[in-house]
Amino acid sequence: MFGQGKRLVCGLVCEMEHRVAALRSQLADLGQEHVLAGLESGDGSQRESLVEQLSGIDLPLFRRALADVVRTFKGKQDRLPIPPKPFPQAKWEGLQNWISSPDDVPTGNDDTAGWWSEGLRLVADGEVAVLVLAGGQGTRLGPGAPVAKGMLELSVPEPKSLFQLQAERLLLVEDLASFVTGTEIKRRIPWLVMTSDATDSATRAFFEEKAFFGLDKSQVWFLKQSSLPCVDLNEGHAMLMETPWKVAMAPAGNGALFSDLRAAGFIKKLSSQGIKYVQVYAVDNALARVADPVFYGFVHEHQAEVGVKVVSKKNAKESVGVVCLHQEGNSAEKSERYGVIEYSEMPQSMTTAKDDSGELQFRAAHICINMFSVQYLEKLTDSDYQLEFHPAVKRIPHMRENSGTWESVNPEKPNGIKLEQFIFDSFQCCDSEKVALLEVNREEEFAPIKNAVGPGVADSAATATELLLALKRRVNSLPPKAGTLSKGFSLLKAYAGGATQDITSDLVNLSVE
Ligand SMILES: CC(=O)N[C@H]1[C@@H](OP(=O)(O)OP(=O)(O)OC[C@H]2O[C@@H](n3ccc(=O)[nH]c3=O)[C@H](O)[C@@H]2O)O[C@H](CO)[C@@H](O)[C@@H]1O
Repeated sequence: MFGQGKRLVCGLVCEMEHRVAALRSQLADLGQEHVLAGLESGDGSQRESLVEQLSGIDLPLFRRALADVVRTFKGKQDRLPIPPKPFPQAKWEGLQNWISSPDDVPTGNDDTAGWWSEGLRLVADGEVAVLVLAGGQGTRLGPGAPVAKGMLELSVPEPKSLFQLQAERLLLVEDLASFVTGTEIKRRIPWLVMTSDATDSATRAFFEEKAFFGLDKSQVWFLKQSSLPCVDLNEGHAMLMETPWKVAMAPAGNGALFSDLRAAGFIKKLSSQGIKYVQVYAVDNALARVADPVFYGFVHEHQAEVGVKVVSKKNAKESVGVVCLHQEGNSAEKSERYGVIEYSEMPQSMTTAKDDSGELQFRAAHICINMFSVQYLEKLTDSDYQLEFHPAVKRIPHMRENSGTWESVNPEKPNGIKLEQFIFDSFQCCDSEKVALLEVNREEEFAPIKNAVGPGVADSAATATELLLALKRRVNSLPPKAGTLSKGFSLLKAYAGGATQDITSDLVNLSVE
């Protein structure tokens, strides 16, 4: 008996030693062996947890990510071999604003009205889904912020979380589709919620606590995105340690969406359910039109694979990526591909460049509301195309081993790098004629929350609340419509105005003729 127990312990120890040896050689190959230092001092469970964590890291992916980032630091010219061109003026003028007045929408006379009805038909036929990018850590919001940005409450005027506002809009679109088509919709709109290690458990618990905001539990599909180790800024880019037994990790950027969707089997699931389009949006935009029928209809009518909402950039300093055209090939066979230059990577000369009319040359701002056809998602993830990794330079508190003792480092300045893929790099894989841009009204669709509230600070919960309340006031002041359209119009107003309590409760009393 005793002998068997001894053999078992020996077996476990030997297995652990084997795993450590295998990891040591893989890590040494990457110049990252230092992450095993904690094994010298940890107790059994600490050592085990470090080995467990390291075994779960996708080291080949880490190697590729690091190589991309090193190349970026070596010289930006590698990334942009031919300078990108601004989105052309002629095309810009052809972009459409929609719903400047919600009065336009149900009349059925112009493009917008057509897209609106077509979009609602797609909703009613169960051909659409929507996905919220909610894996970001929201560190810019400061220490008092919730773990997941979607849990952030705005006073509009009653307190509502971003997730709740979004769920309400989703429910309104379902009601609208059913109202307009006069039938029950074929399928509740699937709402894919992309979380990360940093936000997953808090987000799931929040949805449970709020009873899924009145949605069907089965229509919410959680997807936890992948994470990668953070590295320091110095040459060599050593992985940073959160504790002696834990590598500091960060979500791998919103572009991780594609491979993670595929790995979770969600692309197959979408396709097998007959879903054609997925609208993807950032969680931190208080005015995002969730499951926007106009956007579905617009992309469908243009037979596009990728749809991109843009607004005109406010000023040169605004922290937004801009849509541009990347030129490829030689002079004989030149082709152009849509892309986005992120604000953090845009050279000053391009940021401030003006055209002949005095407008910013690069001003088609990407607001992180995009559409992908499911066919395109299949094509992209079946291909060899790999989204590039970008360095996100951040302040990363960590622990460091110094002659056998561990000390905490709380840097004041950015000291580390998070390795991130960007969602918009997927546009470059799409033929340019299959990409459709829709210009939308910033006051109606773009209220980003990026920074902690403070005097004169842009893009905070306070500025977003103001924008939401201003839109509500505007939409609520529109004269009521009598007759058949009254209910549809009220639903529409509630949707356009951010699902106000007062309008939605009024709906109960509205009769449809
Ligand atoms: C890469 C990207 O899209 N950049 C856009 C983002 O910038 P910005 O720098 O604000 O990008 P964020 O890091 O806030 O990410 C945008 C969205 O992606 C989510 N997220 C981020 C990282 C991650 O690993 N996982 C994840 O889900 C965030 O939760 C957020 O919903 O919004 C701006 C508009 O406000 C755009 O002009 C930028 O072009």
